[in-house]
Amino acid sequence: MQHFDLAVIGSGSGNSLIDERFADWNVALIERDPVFGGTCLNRGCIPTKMFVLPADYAVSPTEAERLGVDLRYEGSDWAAIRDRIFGRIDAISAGGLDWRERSENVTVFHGEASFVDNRTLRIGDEEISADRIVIATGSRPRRLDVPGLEEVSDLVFTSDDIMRIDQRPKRLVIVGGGYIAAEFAHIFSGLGTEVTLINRSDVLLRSYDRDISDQFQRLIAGRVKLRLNQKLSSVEKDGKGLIVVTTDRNGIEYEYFADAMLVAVGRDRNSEALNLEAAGVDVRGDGQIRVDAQQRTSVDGIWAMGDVSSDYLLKHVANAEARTVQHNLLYPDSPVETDHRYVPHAVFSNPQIAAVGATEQQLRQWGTPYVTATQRYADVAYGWAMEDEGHFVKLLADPGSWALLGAHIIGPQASTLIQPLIQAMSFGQKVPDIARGQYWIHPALAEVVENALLGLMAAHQPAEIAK
Ligand SMILES: Cc1cc2nc3c(=O)[nH]c(=O)nc-3n(C[C@H](O)[C@H](O)[C@H](O)COP(=O)(O)OP(=O)(O)OC[C@H]3O[C@@H](n4cnc5c(N)ncnc54)[C@H](O)[C@@H]3O)c2cc1C
Ligand SMILES: NC(=O)c1ccc[n+]([C@@H]2O[C@H](COP(=O)([O-])OP(=O)(O)OC[C@H]3O[C@@H](n4cnc5c(N)ncnc54)[C@H](O)[C@@H]3O)[C@@H](O)[C@H]2O)c1
Repeated sequence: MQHFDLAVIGSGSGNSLIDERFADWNVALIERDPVFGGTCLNRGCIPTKMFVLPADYAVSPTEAERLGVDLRYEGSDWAAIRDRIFGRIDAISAGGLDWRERSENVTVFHGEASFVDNRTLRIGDEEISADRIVIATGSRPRRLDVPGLEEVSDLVFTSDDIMRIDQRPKRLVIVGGGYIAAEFAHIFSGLGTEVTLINRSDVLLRSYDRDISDQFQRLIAGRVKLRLNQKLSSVEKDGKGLIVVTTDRNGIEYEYFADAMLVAVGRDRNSEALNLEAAGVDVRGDGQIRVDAQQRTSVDGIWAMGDVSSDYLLKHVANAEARTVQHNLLYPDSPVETDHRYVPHAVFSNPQIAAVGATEQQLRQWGTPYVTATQRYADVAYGWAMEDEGHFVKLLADPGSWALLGAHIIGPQASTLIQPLIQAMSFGQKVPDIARGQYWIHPALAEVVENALLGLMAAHQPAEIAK
């Protein structure tokens, strides 16, 4: 049996922790997917955002019209966009595998890893042992359990495969109301597909501040048919080969006809194939591996990171956790912890959304005192230039300490505009310092953030600031 200093299961964020500092470690890297590099690169963050941008261009005539510019969207070449995107991604993935396979100290195993005991892994017919094991096995699209699904499986897609389809569907039904539903609703409707989004609850993007999700719903409803509070009861094919999606709302049945259906109802963690019982690794009922802040599992010498163990299914969090594991492997006598205090997140739909910290609903629920201000894009100089409609920044702060408690943005460049607020929260900067302790370039769009901060202060000025 081959023995290693370190075995890493999963070639996504797990792969990136094996840097040059491990040059004198004998490392095994195990990947079960024929495609190397994990979700973000191959079927997640990166290709989706590469599709979002063409969709942004396709919807831009509406915005240009407000400015007196006559643009026309005359269609797009789906196959060309797809081939351009995956032409880059597939090459990066293949190059990454090739590079790893040529590394002197890393052996790549192709196959599914499962534990035999707390230091031994089985991969197919082979067994290997390692002094330390990192589980970075990620997550996969959750399956939908609905009668008839087997018979229409050729028309049913997830985020794993819809980006590679041959033809953009004329009509698409999206099931779900989270990140993936919101991003693909924009991609497909932007490029010209008639999209119907079916959600079982009455709120889209329910983890976001309610003002933000309500506004997202209002704006996206102009481009996508929203069907809320509807539960799928069955799917079938009609005589013309279309998928017929039947739903139920308060006992009333509805039918939708489409060329394809995208299932976006959440993700399940990849832990069951690992035979964790054999190693004694503690796992929650939903498959999330339990870790502490140092990314240690319940078993000494076994770490977990990324989607399989994190509370956040986000690449920047998986990367941060990978850095923690990396440090703790290299310097076991001075371990560090992952900082999960201010995890930001963004939805790359149109409108775009970004947020960090608490929502107003959470603060109310926790009984935390707060003050709030909302600044419309339309009321700052760059927003005038854009003739903006409907986008805003909402801030929440502690009225005593002036610490920011939450920041929520809906509108163009939201994911970029929010960065100084993430920084302020992470480094403990206070509202008056962020607002007035630095220059804000005039008349940049970032003034919408500056004005939101000033709005907080103006509306809720404590005595010491009023002086
Ligand atoms: C459509 C989509 C869009 C997204 N967009 C964003 C975004 O814009 N921003 C963002 O921050 N996040 C985004 N995410 C989330 C992000 O992709 C994930 O959080 C991140 O990729 C998780 O990385 P990971 O290393 O934990 O897992 P992965 O990258 O999934 O890697 C796990 C690897 O382990 C392999 N594996 C699993 N089990 C085994 C086993 N038993 N043996 C061997 N190998 C195994 C898998 O095949 C996989 O390659 C998106 C996700 C999706 C699906
Ligand atoms: N921009 C980003 O950072 C980004 C983009 C895409 C995905 N992601 C990550 O991937 C994760 C998965 O995305 P997602 O959109 O699949 O999940 P999600 O958790 O964001 O949303 C799932 C949605 O499906 C609905 N749902 C769940 N079960 C259902 C059922 N049986 N029938 C009908 N509806 C059902 C839920 O009500 C919810 O609206 C996200 O949580 C996010 O962390 C991030």
